[in-house]
Amino acid sequence: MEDKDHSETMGNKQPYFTFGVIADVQYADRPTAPNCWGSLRYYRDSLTHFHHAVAEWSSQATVPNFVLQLGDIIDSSNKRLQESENALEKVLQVTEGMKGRWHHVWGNHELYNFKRSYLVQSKLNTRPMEDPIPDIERGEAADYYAYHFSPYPRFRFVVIDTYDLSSLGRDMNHPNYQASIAFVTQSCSPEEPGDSKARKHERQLVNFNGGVGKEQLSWLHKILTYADEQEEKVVIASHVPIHPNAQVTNCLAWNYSEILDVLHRHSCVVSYIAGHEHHGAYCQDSHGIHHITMEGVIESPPNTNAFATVHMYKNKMVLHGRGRVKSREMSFVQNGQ
Ligand SMILES: Nc1ccn([C@@H]2O[C@H](COP(=O)(O)O)[C@@H](O)[C@H]2O)c(=O)n1
Ligand SMILES: O=P(O)(O)OC[C@H](O)CO
Repeated sequence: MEDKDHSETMGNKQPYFTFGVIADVQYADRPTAPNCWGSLRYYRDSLTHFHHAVAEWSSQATVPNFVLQLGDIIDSSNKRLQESENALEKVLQVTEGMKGRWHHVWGNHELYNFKRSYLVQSKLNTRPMEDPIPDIERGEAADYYAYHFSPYPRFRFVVIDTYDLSSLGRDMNHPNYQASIAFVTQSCSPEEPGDSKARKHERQLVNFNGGVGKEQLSWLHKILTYADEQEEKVVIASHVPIHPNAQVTNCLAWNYSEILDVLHRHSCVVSYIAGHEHHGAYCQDSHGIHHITMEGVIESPPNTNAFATVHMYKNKMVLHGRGRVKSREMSFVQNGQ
């Protein structure tokens, strides 16, 4: 592979590649209103913000090679208003204003609006853009929405499904629905039978969060093993944060510690990017992984915004935030140093 980092050290700071990132557009054709926790949600302004983000990416000297859309592209209220398909059509039209590719993540609001079988057939399914790796197969019954792609030699992005374990979007007889019930029951059950005070307290086990099932974790482990062997750097993209310090309220994957354990077994992982927590957050964990939680477009007042352009280099990523998103430079401490 050509080592372009040479040009960086020579003062010509050309990134290897550039991508856009945006989360929680949560569009609905309804007036601004507070949510049940009191934060204002700007349902109509959100579409304008999305347009502005796409216009800015398109006009940049280097148009991003792709955009990570981190889920909740439309709001749950569309279901009640019987507007789910129209709202989806409107936001997808916005994405067509840009030449680069889009990689879509699924959040809880996709699952409030649509069944998984609908999403699979929709333009929100970007899994066909997977760069397959021979010998790494999914089980036949696997229907989690996860895939990986390599936008540049020695870099890989893995989209994971943090509602694989969830009561949302699945039929009650689906094995993962049953596994979800089992997971929640087990995690919340009394440690000693009959001792109701000894319940393990797992605040994150609520409907708007979800988790990653065993099969998907084992698939993820295989991809990351391959990436380690190839000396790749890996960015994971999903909807729900997995580090307690990368969220503010209670936006944490059900089995966040199991997911973190898988990532921590691999030196290739440099970053985990999520949405869901509209306040945004950031931390670097004990293994050097940069956990970036994007501010939500939906909670961005008029004349602000929340999106970013990220430049990727050999040993760092530089995130240029717009609106409520803070810019930051993040060095990689894993392989390649
Ligand atoms: N106790 C809480 C829990 C969550 N939030 C906020 O809700 C947002 C996620 O909910 P969605 O329905 O939009 O997915 C997120 O921004 C949390 O900060 C809260 O404020 N308080
Ligand atoms: O920051 P880390 O890498 O020690 O991970 C934190 C814990 O696993 C979360 O409870």
